[in-house]
Amino acid sequence: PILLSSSPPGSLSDTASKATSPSCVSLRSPSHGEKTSLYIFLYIYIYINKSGLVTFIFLSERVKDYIQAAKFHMYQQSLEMEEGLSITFHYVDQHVSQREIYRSGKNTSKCSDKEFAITGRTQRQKNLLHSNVGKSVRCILLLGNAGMGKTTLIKKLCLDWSRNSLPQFDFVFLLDGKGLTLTEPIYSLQTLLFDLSSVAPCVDPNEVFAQVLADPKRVLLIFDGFNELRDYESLLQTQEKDCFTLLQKDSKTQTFTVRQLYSAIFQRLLLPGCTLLLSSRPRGAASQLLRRVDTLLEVCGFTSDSIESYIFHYFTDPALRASALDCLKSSSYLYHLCWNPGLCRLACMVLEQSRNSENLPRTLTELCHQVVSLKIENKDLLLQLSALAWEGVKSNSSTIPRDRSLRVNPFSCLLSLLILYSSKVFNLVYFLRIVSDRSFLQALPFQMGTKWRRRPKREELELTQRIVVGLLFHKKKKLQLLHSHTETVFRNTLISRQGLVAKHLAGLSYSDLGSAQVLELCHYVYEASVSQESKNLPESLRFNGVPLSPPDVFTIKNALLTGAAEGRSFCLDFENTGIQISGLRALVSLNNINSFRACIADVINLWEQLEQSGEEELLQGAVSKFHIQPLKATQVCHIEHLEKLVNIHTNKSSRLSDSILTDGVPAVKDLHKLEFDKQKHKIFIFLDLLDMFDYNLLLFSLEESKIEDQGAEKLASILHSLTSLEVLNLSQNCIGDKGVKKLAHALKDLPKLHCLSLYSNDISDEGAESLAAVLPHMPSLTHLEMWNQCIPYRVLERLQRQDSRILSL
Ligand SMILES: Nc1ncnc2c1ncn2[C@@H]1O[C@H](COP(=O)(O)OP(=O)(O)OP(=O)(O)O)[C@@H](O)[C@H]1O
Repeated sequence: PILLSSSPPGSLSDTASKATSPSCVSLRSPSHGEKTSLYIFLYIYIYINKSGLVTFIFLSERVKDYIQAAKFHMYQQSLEMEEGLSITFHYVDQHVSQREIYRSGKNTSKCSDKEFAITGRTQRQKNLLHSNVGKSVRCILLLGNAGMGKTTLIKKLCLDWSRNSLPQFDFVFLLDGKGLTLTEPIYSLQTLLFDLSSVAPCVDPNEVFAQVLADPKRVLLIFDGFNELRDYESLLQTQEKDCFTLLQKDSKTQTFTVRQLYSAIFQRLLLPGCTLLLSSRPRGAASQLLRRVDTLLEVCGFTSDSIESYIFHYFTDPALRASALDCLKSSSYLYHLCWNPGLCRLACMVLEQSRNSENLPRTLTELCHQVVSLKIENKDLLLQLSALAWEGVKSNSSTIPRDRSLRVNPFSCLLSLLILYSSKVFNLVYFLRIVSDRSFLQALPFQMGTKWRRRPKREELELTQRIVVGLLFHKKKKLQLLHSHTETVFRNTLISRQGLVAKHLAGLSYSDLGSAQVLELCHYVYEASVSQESKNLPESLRFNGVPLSPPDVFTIKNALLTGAAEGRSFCLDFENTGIQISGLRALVSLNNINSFRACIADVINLWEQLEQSGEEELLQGAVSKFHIQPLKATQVCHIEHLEKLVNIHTNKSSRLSDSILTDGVPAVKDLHKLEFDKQKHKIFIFLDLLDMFDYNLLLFSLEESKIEDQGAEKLASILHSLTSLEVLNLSQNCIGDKGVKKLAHALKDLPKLHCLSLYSNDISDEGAESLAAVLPHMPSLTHLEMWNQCIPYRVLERLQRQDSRILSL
């Protein structure tokens, strides 16, 4: 009933995600008449119901009464977004988009973070949702960085269920990912659901539980916050045999740990057929969960409309509202930070106090600092919180321990802030006051000799480091609250640590930094507001595969402007970053950009916007500086985008004025290397496109795309136009003798071809002979790879003796 396609992760660019993902819709409650993507996924069962797959089970009056009580309880629990903010009044719709899950080879347990942050290098398999409809496994993973609104979205969902908006579920159980910290083996599935989840107290849990077991398809189980956990592998591995048998035999025995129960639920031993919704931050744990997940969603953050809407509801006084919005808009970085709803909330707290845009925070550090200063005046408490927060960062947890003697209750309104960003300030406070120079240095980013390059850094740690650097260079006067030293000791500590940081950053070797680290560095430099020269910044700034948020784009721009002031210019790569078109425009419009690459569809979109607004000079620059060489098309959408670009180049379809395109699109003319692999869809469109590259193409690679004989014949018919071709790779394509014979005939028309690969096709001795027969007509060829199981070894050996350019396995 619902056809879903998805945009590739990371290349979740504006256009790509909108064009390919009908699921990218506004997240309103269904009662508003529009279904959200999350709702769309959850509604699939309704469609299945209609086709009669679900048998109806009648509920007893007592169970019905319980469901009503549970809904009422859930309603009350979900009303408050956080202390003082009601969900019915302050909630703002957020976009949620679907991302694609890539699986690496057969061993999907090896899923790494890179696989949904896209690298395009690993073997992948498309995993469209519609292929899963009807299967018993239904598991949705909701991703979003800290503060992006996952918990809030889940609350909204629970609220909607309590108002009967999700009629396909009789039961919704909300469990906390942090429940895994409970290690005693004293739970059963029943106690997990009725004691540990947020449901109403149940008078007769046995009867209700029996109903839950009888029809798990009508159960939605939500696990919020899988950020804190380690050892996911054991959670997802098969249970020990004894435990397995016991769990299946009697799910009421109270001898299991929470981990065992969660594990059995994920592995569908318990409540098979129920719908699972998990939420997690993208870095770390989420990648390991991918193996059990069939749908991956991501909260997209606030747009400028959502920010306005948030302000509108936050400030009820119209005058205050208008001035808050004006102040926010005039404070560029703060405005960009509001893309994150949690930070938007912090910004509003500050805006409430400050009517003057001069005093508004200019950096993330200043924002967090101002919030802390507003909320905590007691230095002792601050110190205790700092120590706790730092402990949390070290132990990979952002939760404030519950059993602490520390009285945090009066500050419960601050807990959510602590768990979000302000905790980073507390960490720093701890740093400023206690930690030795050595530990301080160890906490700085980019420690040489560690594995930081390979592993994506935890968001928690990265933000801590960012703010550690930021606060050190913060205005000294403003740090009064954060220290208890004498003035002299404080000043000396500060100066010495500023020196350590500056030396550390200046000593970094940029060639050792990956794309994510270069971005981190841009943030450090911005937060610290140190006049870090850009001399170390590489001329070619590649962010490929690193998701770029609006605040990221802002700091990159800041770094590029510093470079401009020093007369430096840069080449930029924003492919697979999800950069917004407005961000792309802001960056490529700078004077010191030599060239750039980004999602083709986004760039075309940008061109059209510039054309419409009559910004001819900018358009000219955006057309001439754009390049796509070399192009590796790894997804169907890449081909569609390329087709669009080639059509503009050949003037077949374009809304751009002719004056801009008199010589076609330079990016197409300069494309010499084209690779396309592991996608058999759209292959013929792709081959048609080849015709238009005339004499420019030097390398053409079409691997593992199942083009078969038909594709080979098509290719053979256009090879004559690729007269510059030097390398042709057609390996692993199921081409048989018929196809290879046609190819062999056409290969003679490629005077410059020196490398031809046809290995692992279905060529037998007959096809091999025909290839060998054309070799004398191909003097430029130096290598031919054609081995496969169908060619008898003795035949291959004989052909190799005849012509040494035929390589052996
Ligand atoms: N859609 C929204 N409308 C209004 N405010 C929101 C929305 N989403 C989030 N917020 C605000 O941002 C704060 C943080 O959101 P939330 O706790 O849901 O983030 P999260 O993604 O679950 O973060 P974490 O990963 O740290 O748990 C909320 O307390 C709320 O004030």
